[in-house]
This record gives sequence, structure tokens and C-alpha cells, in this order.
Amino acid sequence: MDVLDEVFSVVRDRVRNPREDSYVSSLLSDPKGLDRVLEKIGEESFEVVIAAKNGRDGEIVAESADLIFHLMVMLAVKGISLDDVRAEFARRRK
Ligand SMILES: N=c1c2ncn([C@@H]3O[C@H](COP(=O)(O)OP(=O)(O)OP(=O)(O)O)[C@@H](O)[C@H]3O)c2ncn1[C@@H]1O[C@H](COP(=O)(O)O)[C@@H](O)[C@H]1O
Repeated sequence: MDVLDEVFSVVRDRVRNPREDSYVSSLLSDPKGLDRVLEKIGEESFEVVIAAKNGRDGEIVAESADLIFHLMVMLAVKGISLDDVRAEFARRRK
């Protein structure tokens, strides 16, 4: 398991078993529900674009990690696994 698998596994657990000290649980307890996660994906995407235009490598990496993390939260809510995404990349590979 690499770190993305490890984090995804924790995220999936938070979706099933909310905890008070959890960022994922706090995001999902928002009255907007999944829409709040989708808003975060929109915000983080914008931050990636700004970082790629003007930022240093460290900012681009940090904002990319935030975006990938929020995509993982959405996938976990939808019951889609990282392996499903891996399989899609494998299918597309030339
Ligand atoms: N990898 C991450 C991770 N990356 C980013 N974030 C959070 O994503 C948020 C990024 O959003 P912003 O930059 O807009 O910051 P913010 O102002 O705090 O966000 P909002 O108040 O606007 O929601 C921050 O609060 C970060 O802490 C993460 N939160 C948790 N994880 C991992 O996810 C797993 C579950 O974490 P918990 O749910 O906290 O237990 C654990 O393995 C964690 O290490």
C-alpha cells in the first residue's frame, strides 16, 4: 500500500464511521452534504490553477494534494475505489 491507498482507506473509514476530530467527518456533516465536497473540489481546482500560474513548486504540490484529497473524499462517498481509477488509467494506456 502506498500513502494514497493508506489515506483513502482512512477516508473510507471516516465516511462509514464519523469521528468528532475528523476533517472528513466535519466536511460530510455539513448540511450541504456531498455538495460541500463538490464545492471544495471546485475551490481546490481553482487554487491549483492559480498556483500553477504564479506559485512555487511547493505550492503547486500542496494545492494538488488538496485537490486529490477532496477527489478521494468524493470517490469514497460514491463507493468508488482508487483501484477503479487505476483500472481506468490502465484501460487508457497506449
Ligand atoms: N490528507 C489529508 C488532507 N489533505 C488536506 N486536508 C484538509 O483539507 C483542508 C483543505 O482545505 P482548505 O485549504 O480550504 O483549508 P480549510 O480552510 O481548513 O478548509 P475549509 O474550512 O474551507 O473546509 C484542510 O483543512 C486540510 O487539513 C486533509 N485532511 C485529512 N487528510 C488525511 O485524511 C485522513 C482522514 O483525516 P481526518 O478525517 O481528519 O481523520 C487522514 O489520513 C489524514 O491524514
